[in-house]
Amino acid sequence: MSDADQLKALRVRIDSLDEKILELISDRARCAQDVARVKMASLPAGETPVFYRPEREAWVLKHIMELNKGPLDNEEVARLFREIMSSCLALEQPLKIAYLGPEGTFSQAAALKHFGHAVISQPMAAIDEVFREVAAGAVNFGVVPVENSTEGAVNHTLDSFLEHDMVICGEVELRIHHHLLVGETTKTDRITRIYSHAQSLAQCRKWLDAHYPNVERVAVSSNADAAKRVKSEWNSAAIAGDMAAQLYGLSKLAEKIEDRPDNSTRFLIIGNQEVPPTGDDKTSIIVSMRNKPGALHELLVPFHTNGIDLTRIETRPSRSGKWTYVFFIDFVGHHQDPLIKDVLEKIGNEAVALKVLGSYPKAVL
Ligand SMILES: C=C(O[C@@H]1C=C(C(=O)O)C=C[C@H]1O)C(=O)O
Repeated sequence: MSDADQLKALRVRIDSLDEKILELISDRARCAQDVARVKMASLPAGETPVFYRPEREAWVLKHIMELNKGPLDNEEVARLFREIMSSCLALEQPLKIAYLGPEGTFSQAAALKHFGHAVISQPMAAIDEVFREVAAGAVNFGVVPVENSTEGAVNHTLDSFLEHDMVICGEVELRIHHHLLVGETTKTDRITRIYSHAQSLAQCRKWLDAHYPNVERVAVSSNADAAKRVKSEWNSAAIAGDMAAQLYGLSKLAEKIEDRPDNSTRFLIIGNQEVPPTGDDKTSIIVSMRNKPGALHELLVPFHTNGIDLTRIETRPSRSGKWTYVFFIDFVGHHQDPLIKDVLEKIGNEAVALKVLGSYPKAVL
């Protein structure tokens, strides 16, 4: 067979496989519609059904990754199924998601990574607004950054948890790549100002010291805002990610300029919905202890003696008294697990206040 004939035969085969895939996806979508009908039917009058089930979605993605034999790698296959599930869920109910805007931020990228693209995503001007929008029921969920592997905690998010009653329903981790972006009219040899969010400027500090030591660094409210500004200024550049570059039509003067190649940010999904255990969960709590010597030790002992894996501990001023503090703690397990219940009870007995912010499936993607 000639090359042209081989190619033709392969394309015929791909067309026929696509037809089968389409048939299967449509079957799956009809199943999701049936699920919605069952959810509606089994509900007492007046109550709204819970369409989105993060614990089930985590299971589906893990199951697919276990079955996968290649040639596509696990992450790629999971990403495809993430989008299929997103479209199926949108048939049941399109989710409304608030994120820290404007459009083009890493928070939006995190929201789409977690929920897929078949959602209605709504940019908010500040982290606190994301919390308020979820609390008011104007959106189903919110996506907020909580920690960066280079720069540490996002304090605005931690403080917002002290002010709002919110359930953490999930987490998502995003590899953060920063680029130096310029517009069509930028004179690249005469840059006097570089705009970005303070976190991003900090994540690229060494690179900036080496390449633009004398250029003014201007912190603005988001990377997307930085990208927007350079469009109208011939002597400035922005540090932002791919989404912002595309959205504002900027080109990359330098790529992947973050100081640490593994630079990642962890985001939390906030909502009003308790998530049942999956067997591979994390829990986040806020605790305040009496202001006495050994208080932190006392708090940590029950975790240690029960062999519970702490993944993070953060301290913030409590806001209710000078020099009093609250601890934000993340650990492996679900608050309904008997062992975790026991530990929480022990801590609760010693603490001034203990609040479980939520138990949720560990990030799959
Ligand atoms: C279909 C369901 O509803 C939603 C859609 C899912 C899917 O497409 O697999 C999974 C969980 C839910 O978010 C379900 O609850 O099983």
